[in-house]
Amino acid sequence: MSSAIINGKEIGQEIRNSVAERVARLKEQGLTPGLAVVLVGDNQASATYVRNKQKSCEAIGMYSELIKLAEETTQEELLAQIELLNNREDIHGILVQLPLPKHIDEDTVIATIDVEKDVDGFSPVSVGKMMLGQETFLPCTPFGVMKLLEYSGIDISGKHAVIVGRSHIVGKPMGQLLLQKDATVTYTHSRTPDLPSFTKQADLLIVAIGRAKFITKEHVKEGAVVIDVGMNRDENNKLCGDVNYSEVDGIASHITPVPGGVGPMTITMLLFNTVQAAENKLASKVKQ
Ligand SMILES: Nc1nc2c(c(=O)[nH]1)N[C@@H](CN(C=O)c1ccc(C(=O)N[C@@H](CCC(=O)O)C(=O)O)cc1)CN2
Repeated sequence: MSSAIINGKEIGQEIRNSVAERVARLKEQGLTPGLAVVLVGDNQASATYVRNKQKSCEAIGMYSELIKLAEETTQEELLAQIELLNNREDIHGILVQLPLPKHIDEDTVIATIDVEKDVDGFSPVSVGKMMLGQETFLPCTPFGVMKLLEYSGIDISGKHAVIVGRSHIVGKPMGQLLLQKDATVTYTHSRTPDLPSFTKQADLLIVAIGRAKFITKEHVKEGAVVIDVGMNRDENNKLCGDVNYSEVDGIASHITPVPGGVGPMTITMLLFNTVQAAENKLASKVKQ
């Protein structure tokens, strides 16, 4: 029997509909949520993601602005742009599309974004708050995975979650969010010896290692929930995940497809965070 598909497009749309209602309520109160997207250089994939983010904002009535900078932009020029956006009343969320060109230090740039507008949840203050379980913007991809699990009725408490990958934007925060929901979490990565001995123990297997079709049937326990965060091109230039879907299908109880699984949730949670930032702003104005 095939595994149940966790459909990120459908779940994402349901969440976007409720975000759209929140946007409409804010507009009635004279505030249009605004997102600034900063794109540096000519990375084609980044340009596509940014376009999709802008279209998604417009579809739910939010304002979005693209700040497109040349590849040779200096770090100082980029930081100056962010300071301008930090001070703008009409901009509630700021995101700098990653990766940045090599001559720019990502950590410095991200740390410059006002934490109240850090809708990617990447700044050191946002990450620290997340670690402490305090209210903050959660990074969109792991936040989206948590929503996929919630909407699919998958219990996390007491489950063994194995994360494959330890990036700052997915693997590390993913484990933290699952831990907060009482999962037992194991982190694995490219230097983990005998990976299948770990992944085979997973009730919940989250894969974000960035290698096409890397996870095969030998890695997966019967009945596991498999979440594929990967986004790669296969030998035929076709979009594929980090999981070999056809091998794992039927072994996993549930699985996310690529495309149409985690990807759409990343943009959905960006919209969610931006509307939250605008609501926070309105609430702070009312208090004054
Ligand atoms: N500042 C950020 N930079 C990057 C992030 C991020 O969250 N913030 N994440 C990734 C890229 N990304 C968003 O920026 C992203 C990747 C993929 C998708 C998506 O919807 N994928 C679709 C397939 C799209 C296609 O056909 O090419 C899917 O999986 O169905 C959305 C967002 C790195 N940079």
